[in-house]
Formats: sequence, C-alpha cells, structure tokens
Amino acid sequence: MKHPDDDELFNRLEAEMAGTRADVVDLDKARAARETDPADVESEDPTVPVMVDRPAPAVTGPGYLGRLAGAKRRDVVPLWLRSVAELKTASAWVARHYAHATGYHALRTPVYAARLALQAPTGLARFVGGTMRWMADREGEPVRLAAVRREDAAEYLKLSRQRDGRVRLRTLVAVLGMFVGLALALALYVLAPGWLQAVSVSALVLALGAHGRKADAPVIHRAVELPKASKLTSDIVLRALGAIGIPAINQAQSKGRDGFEFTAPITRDGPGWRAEGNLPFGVTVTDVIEKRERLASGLRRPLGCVWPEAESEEHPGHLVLWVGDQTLKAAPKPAWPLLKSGTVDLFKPVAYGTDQRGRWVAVTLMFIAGIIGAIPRMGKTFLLRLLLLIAALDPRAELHTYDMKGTGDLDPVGEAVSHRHGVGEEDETLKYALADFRALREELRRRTKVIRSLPRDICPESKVTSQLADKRSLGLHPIVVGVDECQVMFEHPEYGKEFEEIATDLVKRGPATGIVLLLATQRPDAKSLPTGISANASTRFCLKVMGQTENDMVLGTSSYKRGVRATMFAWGDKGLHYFVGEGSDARIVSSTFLDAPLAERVAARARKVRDKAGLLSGYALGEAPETVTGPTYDLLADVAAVVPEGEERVWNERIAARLAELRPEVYGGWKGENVTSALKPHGIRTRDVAGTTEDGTRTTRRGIVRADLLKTIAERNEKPGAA
Ligand SMILES: Nc1ncnc2c1ncn2[C@@H]1O[C@H](COP(=O)(O)OP(=O)(O)OP(=O)(O)O)[C@@H](O)[C@H]1O
Repeated sequence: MKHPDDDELFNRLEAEMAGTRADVVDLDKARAARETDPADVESEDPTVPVMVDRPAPAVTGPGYLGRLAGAKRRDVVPLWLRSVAELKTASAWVARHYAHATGYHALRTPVYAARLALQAPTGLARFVGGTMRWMADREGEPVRLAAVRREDAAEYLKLSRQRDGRVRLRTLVAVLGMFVGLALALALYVLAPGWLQAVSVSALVLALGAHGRKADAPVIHRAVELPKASKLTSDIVLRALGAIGIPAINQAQSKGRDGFEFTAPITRDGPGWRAEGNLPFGVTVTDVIEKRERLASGLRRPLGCVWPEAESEEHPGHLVLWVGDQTLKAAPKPAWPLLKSGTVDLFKPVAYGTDQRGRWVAVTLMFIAGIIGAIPRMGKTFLLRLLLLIAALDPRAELHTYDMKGTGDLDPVGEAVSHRHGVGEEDETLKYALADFRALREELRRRTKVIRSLPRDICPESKVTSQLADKRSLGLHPIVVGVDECQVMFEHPEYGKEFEEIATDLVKRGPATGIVLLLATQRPDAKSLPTGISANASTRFCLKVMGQTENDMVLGTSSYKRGVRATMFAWGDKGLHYFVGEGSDARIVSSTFLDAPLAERVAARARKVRDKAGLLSGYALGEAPETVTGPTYDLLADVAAVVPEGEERVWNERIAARLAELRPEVYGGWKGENVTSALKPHGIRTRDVAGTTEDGTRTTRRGIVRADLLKTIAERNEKPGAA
C-alpha cells in the first residue's frame, strides 16, 4: 500500500535527483532516512539520498540585533495625531457632529414634550396596572397553576403560603408609597413655589409619557444617520478571498487551510479597516486587484470601499486590503488648506487631494512635466485648474494657460494671474500659443546657458533651486505652462509638428530649468499625446480611462499589467485618479474639488499677493504679447543646407556640428541627439549609417538619409503644414 507521505517524499527527492543521478529510490530506505539525522546518513551511507530540507539550525537568518535593525516599527503616535492639520480636521468633524445633533433636538423639544404628554395617560395606566400585578404577585401565577394541573397539593400549599406573605408585604409597601407620594404632592402643592410645582408636574407627565411609549414609535428620532460599517474580521476577509475565483486560494481553502496568511492584526486605519498578509505562493496582488469587484461582493461592501493594494517594499504576493467605512466618493473630505489662506513654494510639496484613507497627498510642481488623461467629464480640467491654482499661489511663478476646449474653465486662473492665456481652438489662439511656445523655447535655451554659467557652489546640481528662483536678475523663476485638450495643438495640420517639437523639448529639458509643462487630454493616444512627450513625462495623473492602451499611455508602459488600472474607476468617480510621481508607486487620489466660484476666490487671492509684490505681468495686466520671436530659421531647410548633394547618408553628430556653425545662436551646443529628437516629429527616421571618423576609422553611427529629408521637405511644400 502507498504510504500517505510518499507523494511528499517524491517531491522532496525530485530536486535532489534531478540531473545528478537516476537511481531508483527505495521508498522505505528514504523514509527511514527522513527519521534519521541526514548528516549521519550522508556520511555513512552514500546510497541514501540527501534530504533537501535541512533541519533548522539553532539560529536562523540574521541574529537578534540584525532582526531588530531590520524590524518594521509601527508608529507610536498614529499619523492622524501627529499631523496638526488632520487633528484639526478630525476635531472639527466631531464638534460639527455634536453641534448639529444639539441644534436638531433643541428645535424639536416642543414636539417631543407634546408627544410625551399625549402618551402620559397610557403611561399612567401601565404604571397602575404594573403596580397592581406586582402587588398580586402575578409573576408566580404560572408556577402555581402548574402545581394545580399536576394536582400536587403539597407544592401548591407551599407556593400559596409564600404568595400570601409576599402579597401582604407588597401591599404594605404600595400603601406606604402611596401615602409618601400623596404627602409629597400635598407638600409641593401647599409649600413649593409655582415654578417647582410646574417642574414637578412636567417631570411626572414626561416620565409617565416615556413609560407609555410604543416600541415602534420612538419619540426622539436620530439627528444623523451614521453609516453602518461592520467590523472587518479575518473570517470575512477569508470568505471574500475564497469567493473571487483564484484557484490557489480555493484549493487551499478546500483542504481546510486559510489560503491567506495574515501578517498583522486587522486594525483601524483612518476611516476604515486594514488587513494585510501573504497570498498563496504564486498568487500576486494584481490577481486580486483584477477581481476587485468580486472581492467587494465577497466582503459585502460597496466597490468604492474596497481597495486592495501591493506594498512596494514587500513581495508581489503581499496584499494590503483597506476597506473604508464609506465609499471614497461619499466620505467627507477635509477642507483644502489653501482655500482661504496661505501661499505656496513650488519647490515644496503641496497638498492637492486625499487618498482613500482621507490623508492629504502632495505634489511638488517644480522639476516635473505632467500629463493628465481621462475620458471626457471625469474632472480632468478641474484637476489641471487646481494644479494651476497651486502654481498661481507661488507669486514667483509665471503662468501660461491654454484652454483649447474653449469653454473658459481656465479663465479664473488666466484672467487673474496668467502671463499668457489663450482660449479656444481658433487659428488666432493657436498662433498666439505657437508664438508663446517659440518664446518658451528661446527662454529654455537662455536658461540652460545661465545655469551652465553659474558657479558650482551657487548651482550645485545644475538645476534651478528656490534660492535661484528668488533672484529676479537671473530670470530663473518658475514658469508653469498648462494646456487643456492639448491634442488640439499636436493634431493641428499646420503647427502640430512645431508644437510637438517644442513640447518634447520642454518635457525633456524644462524641469531642470524651472519650466513645468502640464498637458491634459481626453484622448490619450499617440497622436494627441506624442510618445516623445508621454514617455518622458515624470508625473502622471490618470482619471477614468476605457482601455489598457490609454491607461498605459498616461500611466506608463506595463502599468496595466502591474495592476495600476484607471479602468476600474466607476463613472461617478469624478476627480478620482491614479497619481504617479513624487518618487513613489501609483497612488489613488481624490483631487480637491474647487468649482469655478471657489477657483475665482483662490485666484483673486493669488493676484493680490502678486500685485503686492509687483509680480503681475502680461495677460493679467491686459498687456499684449511682445512681438513674438517667430522662427527665424527653418530646421528642415537648415539641415538641407548643411547636407550637400552627394552626401547621401550623414551622421547626426556631423549635422549638429554644421548647424552650430551655421547659426550658433540657435544650434549652439547641439549634439547628435538634439538633431535626432528635432527631426523625429517631422517623420525623419534616424538609422545606422556607416562612415569614417576624422582619424580614418570606419564605423557605424546614428544618422539620416538625405533622400528622406528631401522627401519630407517636398511633401511639406506640396501640402503646407504636413510636416
Ligand atoms: N474633484 C472632483 N470632485 C467631484 N466632482 C468633480 C471633481 N472634479 C470635477 N468634478 C465634476 O466633474 C465634472 C466634469 O469635470 P471637468 O469639466 O473637469 O471634466 P473634463 O474631464 O475636463 O471634461 P471634458 O473632457 O468634457 O473637458 C465637473 O462639472 C465637476 O462637477
């Protein structure tokens, strides 16, 4: 007969035998080996297989100190108690709750009194009836009747005697009580002042009214309906995990195991419960996130309450499950700290939304290039406006705002503080925007030169700092450019390529020079958000999208696969988005909701601060833009000029050097890569080109084919704006 451990034994032996020997294993011998010390076996009998699992050494892994050093310490003081803002918010909620309850009941006091007075006769009847029953010892009656039915004379006599004694005593107490009561009433009637009489009678009536209440008609109703959130227990979590249809969990549970190993107790975490632990081997958190809806069904909680997450420092099978008391949408949001007062230092993180647990999430706008993507009507414009308002609150920041949708959503910011502001997709606006973008490119070049020329001790990291931004003479103040519906720019038949070229440059080199580009689009695809831009953006905000392609376009390649899926947001989840940036993993954030009047209020405050500091400029002052530095050059023509006929294939580094010679003020400092990225938007592909270096070595480097260049120029001339 097969021993029940044989399978396990085989599995263990498999690893040992694989590739090393092909002996037929004698199971009895092997079993015996399991019971003997493997070390002995190894030394004494070479034919017996060596066990794969060694007995645990006395000390496993790092020593005590090592384990202590690596231990994860839980917070002594919870986060919400450490943050003054969160403590204030929590206290304000509690205060508001009780103020509301007090007001609610105070207003209804007369109604409550009338109801109680009406119920007083019933209460009196109940009181009298109850007293009579008590005096007559009615509670013992069923026992006495049972004795009668059993015809048990001895028992009956015993019970009757006891009852007689009890009735006598209770009657005495009742009569005494009645006399005391009457005497008290008489004394009150004769001696007490009017108010005390009134209070006593009212108290008596109310007490009788309360005694006469019906169970199904409460006198006092609740002032607030508290959401009922049941406690999250391990049973509920296991039940839900077993119901989502992951085979490894189901198999474990069918064998009587849990299928999930809790690594910490289930605790309260903000306005919800947090459970964490290890999924079975091979199951990842992404597998669970994919089945979030089923998980919510298993937990019997609304979808908006259930947030399974991975923890970046743990293995991919470590699940952190946070279950909120209320859906993210319904949960009360703390007031935005910058709503009524305060200014911003763009070099520091600024709170712009809250996470599932109601904690502030901050964004540092400096040194980023951000993209915002979503399907229409999910709150993309509101989010962009919020970020621009944050920028507006740093008086040093120069704002360039473009609302290509043309509905005026960015006007509160634009009218109040923007240096450049454009609304609509008319040709005039696009020309204005293009001129501004060209000026920004020039500014970018100027800034790179300024930064390069600064001594190391002033500019140690070769990028703008808050101190450098303060020095107006250097002109390195933050510039924040926000474009809503940016696809209008990039898809424009005439200016699209140039917009793309400049925006790509701003995304790549802008952050270090203090220029921040924020682009929002409702159609995140390669045309509306060119890959040169989407791939280089450092910060991403993705509200609800419909599919994997859009998701990865906004959040970065493979995000969908890793379980970062903005497709899971519901239609009503406005303002809810995945936020990638600030050097951390994707986080779910509910952005602060500021409607147009609130936005106007914040913008007006921002304008006041700027006005005081004398930092208002451009559009906000009603100034027309200075004559725009249009393209004083044509890149394609310039490249054609430096690649003479006969030179069919040429290295980009050579083109860069020749361009720099041709127009040092424009192409000074260009390298081969600059040529590559500048030509890319025009559709000119860079390939491997064989050539000879200055010292005569034959080698292959990146370059272009002259025919491609000429073809693109011809197409452009034929169809103005095509390239
Ligand atoms: N953070 C938020 N919280 C709650 N509701 C919001 C939030 N942000 C936006 N909304 C609501 O969503 C609606 C749509 O917002 P918004 O105009 O920003 O969408 P959009 O994605 O820009 O749409 P479109 O693509 O049509 O421009 C707004 O009218 C607003 O009421």
